[in-house]
Amino acid sequence: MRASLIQIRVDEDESLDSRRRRAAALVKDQAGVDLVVLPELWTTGAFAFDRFAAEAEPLEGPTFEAMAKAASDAGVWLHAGSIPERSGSGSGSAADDGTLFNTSLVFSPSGELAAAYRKIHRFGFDKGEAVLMGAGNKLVTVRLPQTTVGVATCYDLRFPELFRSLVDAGAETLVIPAGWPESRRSHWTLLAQARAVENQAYVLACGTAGTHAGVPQAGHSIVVDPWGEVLAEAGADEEILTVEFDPAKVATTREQFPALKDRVLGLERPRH
Ligand SMILES: O=C(O)CCC(=O)C(=O)O
Repeated sequence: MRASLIQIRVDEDESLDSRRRRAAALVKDQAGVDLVVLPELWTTGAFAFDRFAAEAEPLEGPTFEAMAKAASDAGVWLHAGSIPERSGSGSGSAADDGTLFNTSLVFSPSGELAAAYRKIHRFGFDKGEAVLMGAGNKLVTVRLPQTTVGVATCYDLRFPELFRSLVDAGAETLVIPAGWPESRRSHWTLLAQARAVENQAYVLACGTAGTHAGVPQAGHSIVVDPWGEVLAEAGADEEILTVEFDPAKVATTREQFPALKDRVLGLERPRH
């Protein structure tokens, strides 16, 4: 299986329209690979909080349209990263009240929406995304012909229980778009490897390049195999990281080193 991670540059020198056109063209250039991945909030910038409301889109808005077409033009599975979604205009979900969500879109090679994932763990503690956006509450997996993909976004990477739940739901390849800051790059690499090793799964983690809202981005998109080996890692600048990997290695790793079978659940808590 071949995958391309598009570590697109997101900065204020480029308009949203231009970046959307450029992303669509970059996706089309990947015709021939199986899966293409874009990063988190690449339209607006993950740290451009003051633009979330103005640039939020309905689920089936302009980015949806452009990415659906790019997926079908290229004939690839496309994890189109995430958009600031404004609920209430076509999402058909319970939260139809205008709440913003950080929503990832996955398209099939015919351009059909295969899955939408609303980021569960919002970043920012008492500001930013954590106060401006609603939280998703649904696990999302997508069955590709070669592998079952489990979807998570950026800050989710810090929450191992989410990934274990995705594994319990059948995930073999964990795809994580992000807008991870340079200041915590060591955590990004460490956590991507940890999620791969502990879940005996591939990790495809795609970040952004550039600086948005004054926050330099880490880049360094990374692909890790189920044994924790780094198969490919990008630099800091805009780059397309293409990697070939064997999805069957998930099953063989889990058979040969069956640590997932040794999980002990429901331990008694200390009584103090
Ligand atoms: O957890 C981190 O250090 C970065 C998270 C983040 O930037 C995000 O989720 O947008």
